[in-house]
Amino acid sequence: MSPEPGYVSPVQPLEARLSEKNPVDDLEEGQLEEDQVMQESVKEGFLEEEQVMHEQPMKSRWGSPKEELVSHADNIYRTSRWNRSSLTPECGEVMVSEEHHSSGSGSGYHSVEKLSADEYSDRECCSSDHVEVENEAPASLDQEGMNMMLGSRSVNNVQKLNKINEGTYGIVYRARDEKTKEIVALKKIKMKEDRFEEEYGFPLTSLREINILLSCNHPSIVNVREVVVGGKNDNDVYMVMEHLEHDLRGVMDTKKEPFSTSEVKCLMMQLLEGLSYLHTNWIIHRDLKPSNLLMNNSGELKICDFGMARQYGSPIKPYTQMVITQWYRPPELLLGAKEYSTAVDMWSVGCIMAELLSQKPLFPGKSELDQLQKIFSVLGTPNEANWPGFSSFPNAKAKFPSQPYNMLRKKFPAISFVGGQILSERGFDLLSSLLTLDPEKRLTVEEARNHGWFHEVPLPKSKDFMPTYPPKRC
Ligand SMILES: Nc1ncnc2c1ncn2[C@@H]1O[C@H](COP(=O)(O)OP(=O)(O)OP(=O)(O)O)[C@@H](O)[C@H]1O
Repeated sequence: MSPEPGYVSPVQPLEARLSEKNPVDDLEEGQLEEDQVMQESVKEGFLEEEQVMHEQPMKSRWGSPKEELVSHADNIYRTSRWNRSSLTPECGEVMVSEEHHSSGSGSGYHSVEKLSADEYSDRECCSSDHVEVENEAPASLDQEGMNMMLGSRSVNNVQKLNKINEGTYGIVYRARDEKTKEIVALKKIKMKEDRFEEEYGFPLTSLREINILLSCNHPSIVNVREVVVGGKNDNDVYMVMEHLEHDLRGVMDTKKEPFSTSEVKCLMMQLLEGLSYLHTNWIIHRDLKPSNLLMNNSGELKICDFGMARQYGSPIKPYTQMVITQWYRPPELLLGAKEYSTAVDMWSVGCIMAELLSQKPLFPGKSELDQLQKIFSVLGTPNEANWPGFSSFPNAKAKFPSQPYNMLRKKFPAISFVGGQILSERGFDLLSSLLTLDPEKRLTVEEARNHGWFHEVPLPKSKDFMPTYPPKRC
């Protein structure tokens, strides 16, 4: 049954949440043990992540000692495991379930296991990354015994047509698969990212992205078909993905009019479905923003760029550098929270919904402080009464101008006399419930999916009737 608009499930007692069916149940053995360790630690009273890592030697998900990992990394170019067609649930893969569980974070409750806030903004790696890699690295690449150069196709089978975009971690090309003649997207993994890469030859961010993407299978998540190798140095690594003509950033930058309400609903539903799949499988994306939402001329929206994504049963590491845009970053992280949950993605979803409706970024901060000020000037300056624990955040000491009222409705009015975009009561309820300062009270992905706004007229537009946009990359 759909909850009432604005309904927020009460946070269950910890024991109750822990006793729910855990998606980890569906994961492979090594990982289960690792998560049990985490859960036990949580039961004990939210041990610091470092404590978990130091006092409870993490049983590797991959079951492989560190030395073995190093040899895996050394063998990355020699050993194949990255062909989707040959991907089977084996020790070493990130496991995701096809089924949407009725429990876990996707059920209306935020995760009990939270990630380090520092990690949120980190796309680089430092020494402690090696510990995480130990827990994420394949257990038995050598056992698999396939030579990567034999197992993976050469990039020569994929003809580059034009460069689509260059991100921090990869260069994305439009390309043609010579065998199938299909148009694909080819993401060349940028090297020289971190120390791990210097030592072992491969960037961790990309290793994680490949692992997660190859394991995901959902219509709202970009499909990575295979990994190919070759190129100038003979050891470049590329992801071959399905190609989508646009990303939401580009579409919004070129569109003259904002999306209609039914179009926003269609896009939001797809985004929430993809995110529900991720959260149900214990994955936090952590970098949701319009440029990471791909769109095609069949009205489909797909989440991409999983370089920041993590399975949140994993151990945590400190950060080295902030590199991602702040505009979609939630207040708890800006305030310096040390741990966080799936709620961080929901804040980003709120910012994206606002941008879809108005066609401009809601909080385009210029610095972290400016970002917080922009948020508080619209949503009201928080206090202990409306956000218990707020004053204990490291950055809460800053003097924020006092804004006692929530001004969001002014930006998204119910009536417009000049013919501008309007937002119904239910629509506003969804938006404001996503943009709730206290992450504990923020809407979860399941609550958002079931929100009454999607059931009132105008109903979400069918994908078939979504507008198309001229290709800009041919
Ligand atoms: N499968 C795809 N089809 C079409 N275009 C794509 C595809 N994947 C990525 N792109 C384009 O390339 C851009 C960069 O891709 P991606 O975000 O994966 O790279 P990145 O290096 O991780 O970027 P960032 O600097 O944002 O972290 C996207 O914003 C999108 O425009």
